[in-house]
Amino acid sequence: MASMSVKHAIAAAKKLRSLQERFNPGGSDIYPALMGDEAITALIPSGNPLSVHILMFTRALREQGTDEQYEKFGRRADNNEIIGTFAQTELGHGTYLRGLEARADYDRGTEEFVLNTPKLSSYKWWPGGLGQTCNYCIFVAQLYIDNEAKGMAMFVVQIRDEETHMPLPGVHVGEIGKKMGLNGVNNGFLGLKDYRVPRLNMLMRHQQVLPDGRFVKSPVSQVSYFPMVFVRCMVARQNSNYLAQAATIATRYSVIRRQSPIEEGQPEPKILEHLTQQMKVIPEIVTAVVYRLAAANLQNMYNETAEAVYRKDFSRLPELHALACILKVATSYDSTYGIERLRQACGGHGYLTAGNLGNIFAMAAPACTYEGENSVLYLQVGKILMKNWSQVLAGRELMPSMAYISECSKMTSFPQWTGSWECLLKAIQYACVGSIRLAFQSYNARVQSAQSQTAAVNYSGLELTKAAELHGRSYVAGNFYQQIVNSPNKHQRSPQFQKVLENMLELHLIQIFFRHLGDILRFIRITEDEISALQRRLEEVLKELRPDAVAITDAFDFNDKILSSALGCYDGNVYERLFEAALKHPLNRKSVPDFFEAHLKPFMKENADNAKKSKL
Ligand SMILES: CCCCCCCCCCCCCCCCC/C=C/C(=O)SCCNC(=O)CCNC(=O)[C@H](O)C(C)(C)COP(=O)(O)OP(=O)(O)OC[C@H]1O[C@@H](n2cnc3c(N)ncnc32)[C@H](O)[C@@H]1OP(=O)(O)O
Ligand SMILES: Cc1cc2nc3c(=O)[nH]c(=O)nc-3n(C[C@H](O)[C@H](O)[C@H](O)COP(=O)(O)OP(=O)(O)OC[C@H]3O[C@@H](n4cnc5c(N)ncnc54)[C@H](O)[C@@H]3O)c2cc1C
Repeated sequence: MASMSVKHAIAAAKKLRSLQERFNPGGSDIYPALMGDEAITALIPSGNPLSVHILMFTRALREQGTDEQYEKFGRRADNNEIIGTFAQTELGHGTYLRGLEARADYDRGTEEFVLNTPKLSSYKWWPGGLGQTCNYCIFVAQLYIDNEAKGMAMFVVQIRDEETHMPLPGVHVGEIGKKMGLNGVNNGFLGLKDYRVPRLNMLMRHQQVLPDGRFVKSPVSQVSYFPMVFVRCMVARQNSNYLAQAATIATRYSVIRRQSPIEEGQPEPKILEHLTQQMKVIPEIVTAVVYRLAAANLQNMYNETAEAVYRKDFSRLPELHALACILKVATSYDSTYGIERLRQACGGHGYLTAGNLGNIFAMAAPACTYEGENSVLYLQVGKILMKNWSQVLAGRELMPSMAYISECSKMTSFPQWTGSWECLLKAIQYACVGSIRLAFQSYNARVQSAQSQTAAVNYSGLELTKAAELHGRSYVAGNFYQQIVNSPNKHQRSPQFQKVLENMLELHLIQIFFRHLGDILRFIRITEDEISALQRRLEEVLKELRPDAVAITDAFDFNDKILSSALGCYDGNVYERLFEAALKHPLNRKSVPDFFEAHLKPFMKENADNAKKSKL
């Protein structure tokens, strides 16, 4: 599996390289175009052992290294002459970066760094491709000068000989073992013992160690987190793709499979005629569209911020960090939930490997963990919301993506309920701001009672998480509303297409409303009649979108090779493909399985003999 994955990954990397040379060498907006061509995902269903090389190793060299360091290492990495990974997480630490144990001690006598993973828990553990594929890595370590800690730093470290691929002296490297998916990625471990690298192997665009050992601190320490921000942006796009693939499979199967008459005496309908099946499938189609649009927005913001950071303008980093966190969390949580819901919507056949829904789930699910575990990133956003609420109380302006918080904070009560899209969107935003206000009261009370900020964050964690989740909902729903209702290219859409988009907006807003009804009712008075009216609208819009479900998922444009699913094949020959897949199973090569003579027959015979004896 690993070698097949590497073979396909090399083909994908060659394609990426040619795209980059054609479009924008080294630019960041190449990836969505690449991922628009889902061959990457389909060709490598067990995961891409080069994705961290491409997404993090090459970018860290470009964004964290000096121009000279890029010339020495980055160009070769971009050209795939060397293959690297991003080795930050350790066996003992992943979230708490200040707790990382790997260390880099500066030796001014030789102008080198001595790299060590002092304990087993200090071993790098998880980096993609580290086990077998990579011969280099970005090694993230605590920098020490004269045994004084200076914070985290990144080092270019060669771990294998470029000719023989043998691990170099002082390097202990290997594969960490089987995972629930992505088993073609060879996530690895790495231990270093007194491993020396030249001073110029420390990436020094933002912070430097001078030959005499003087340390020049980064103007903004958070810029060292930038490689993670990029992948969080990519995860938002990638996981919306996974959900779109699963939605395509489940939709196509739901218009092939017939089961259970709706009216007595009537023929069995397509299962998508059942309202409850529509409620399982159609909202996931819409969620995939909603997140694909939000991820595209985020990607544009990343590109703008990356250019600004290159000009040493760090002003947009906090907003990008907040949005990258919230979208990475929301997309990975909702896509993972949605893919499982779609699997269940396909009955028993959804559980077959031939349906591919399990593998899509296994590809999507780890995104809730890597690049910052979701609950931790929610707390990150919760902290940022607390800072911004302090700004609101001080009458200061907020970052654009949080402007609605200022607006809602000025409302003494929620306006008359109308049930319009604007009303539904404002209700979600208003509930978010209400949650932020309550979280701030708890958090601030703790800080005022002399609790540290870290402790106050922990003890207010449930309210901070709720506020962060509702902020994510507000941002995503607001973005979708703008794209459908106020988009500058709205007039270029046919009336029919605009109507489909508006139906998707209606469904998304009502679905989010019902998902957070409890949170909303905490701050807004809504009558039973008003809620029942929304229930009717939900049923109505599902019915309206039913005829468009196949067309919308066809528009995702995944071919059969990408979907790799007997349930989602374009020609609809599900049963033939399921049976074809079944007959290919190794157990069907012989009529009598080997285990019959070896195990089953003796077992049954022994039981029969015992039964006879007991009768005597
Ligand atoms: C061949 C072709 C292939 C092409 C690709 C095609 C397919 C594309 C697929 C795309 C997706 C798939 C990718 C799969 C690969 C997965 C690779 C995975 C890699 C990893 O997992 S790398 C390791 C990730 N680890 C983490 O994310 C660690 C999480 N922890 C943290 O981020 C931090 O420890 C922390 C933030 C949780 C806590 O930090 P700390 O306690 O030290 O301090 P504070 O919380 O107080 O933060 C200090 C201030 O810094 C700000 N901050 C924090 N983070 C950032 C950031 N990232 N950017 C900017 N600012 C940041 C805080 O807000 C604080 O600010 P303040 O003003 O001081 O309050
Ligand atoms: C498929 C995959 C690929 C990966 N690829 C890479 C890679 O290429 N490079 C790399 O460096 N790493 C990689 N990682 C590692 C990944 O970044 C870490 O797993 C992630 O950062 C979480 O760290 P951890 O696993 O040590 O969990 P921990 O940090 O130990 O957290 C465990 C749990 O504790 C809780 N928790 C932790 N901190 C807090 C907190 N502050 N507040 C509240 N609760 C908390 C959360 O519930 C969390 O889930 C990968 C992981 C996976 C699964």
